[in-house]
Amino acid sequence: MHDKNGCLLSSNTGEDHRTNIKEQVAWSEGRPFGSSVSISSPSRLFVSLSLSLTLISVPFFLSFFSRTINTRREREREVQTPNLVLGFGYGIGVSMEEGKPSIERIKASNGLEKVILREIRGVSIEVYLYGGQVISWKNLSEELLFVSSKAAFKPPKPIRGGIQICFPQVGIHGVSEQQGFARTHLWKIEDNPPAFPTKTATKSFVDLILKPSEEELKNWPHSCEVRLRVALSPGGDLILTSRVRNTSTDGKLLSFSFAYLTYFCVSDISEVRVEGLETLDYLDFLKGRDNRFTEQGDAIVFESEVDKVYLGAPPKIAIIDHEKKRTFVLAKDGLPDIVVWNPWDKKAKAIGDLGDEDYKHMLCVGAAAVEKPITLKPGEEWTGRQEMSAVPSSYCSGQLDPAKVLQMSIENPSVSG
Ligand SMILES: O=P(O)(O)OC[C@H]1O[C@H](O)[C@H](O)[C@@H](O)[C@@H]1O
Repeated sequence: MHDKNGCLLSSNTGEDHRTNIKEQVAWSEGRPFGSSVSISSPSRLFVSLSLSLTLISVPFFLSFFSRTINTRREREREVQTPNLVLGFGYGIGVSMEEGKPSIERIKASNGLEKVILREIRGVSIEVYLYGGQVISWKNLSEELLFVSSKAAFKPPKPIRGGIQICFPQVGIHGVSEQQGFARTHLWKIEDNPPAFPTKTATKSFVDLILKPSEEELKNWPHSCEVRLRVALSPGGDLILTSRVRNTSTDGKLLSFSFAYLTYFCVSDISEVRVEGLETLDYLDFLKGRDNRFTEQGDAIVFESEVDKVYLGAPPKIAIIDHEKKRTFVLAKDGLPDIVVWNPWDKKAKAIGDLGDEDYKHMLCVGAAAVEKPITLKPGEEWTGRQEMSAVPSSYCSGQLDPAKVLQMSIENPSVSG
């Protein structure tokens, strides 16, 4: 179900909900509300017969429905696979009450497996094992990520929305498929990942791992392990940490590009401003891969199609939604660039899994390494991080001037995430 901005209200992506709504409508349409009926004698006999039948059948139906409901609940319980999960110590089936922290692994109605992390105050995230893709991020039960109303949840297609992991390639330039294969492959939950260099304070998380399949290695012959930790802070911040290790045994270098293509949900793209990218150099994919331009001094606004990569971006930028009075703060580490994409009206119509008007309610922005691919020697590991929070827009305009942010992060390294 989507709100008026096209953002998912429920991230069950689902058929279940739609079926329920249809059932409710059919039920209320079938009821003779307000009808006045005059009853003749034969009709009275008919009515009393019907009443008796109804009285006899009610207990039967009640027991039938209660059995159906119980069977359904049992089926739902079956798909909550045990032996998750890591951070937190909350295993499956523990504390599923509304508002209490929990972690569960379930099969969605579309047949794909997902992990749901919940914190207090309606804060939650949902991650699909397919693509290692975060598909929902809610704060106070409000959806913050955009998912297309036409998104296909059918492998091998990527899911249009949420946060796509683009690896080992970003965009169309490279030897792998467009945006790489990570978003169209099944990741696995990793119970005991190698220790992180710095300990994370956040306790609610899930660790995923992707190893290229035999099939993939034919197109892209590089041995590696790609890890992703998706973490949720009690305050609702979403933290993505990726690690890529070159596991080559024949001395081969591993070179790759990377992006967290994040579909932010916005009220109206014309009312959105991005701060922190002004004055930076950028590549404009609409004008050819290698053309370099310099952004003017003002914050970025949107009036037409945009497909850019800002180079050497500061550790924090802000996406300000004026209509919503909400600001997304995006902090990054290990990823020098920022991708910005909105297809606008014409391109949106040409994209099969995007609604014609969807472009108004989404903006893709994400930390990336595009201009200079990351190169690892055998045994080496790279770590990249993107941390996002949604705050009220009392955020000071101009606070994210790149020079000031850089200065702030030197004086206080914790602000750079
Ligand atoms: O349609 P997709 O493969 O998901 O790509 C969607 C968009 O993602 C990126 O931002 C690229 O720079 C764009 O060129 C591309 O159109």
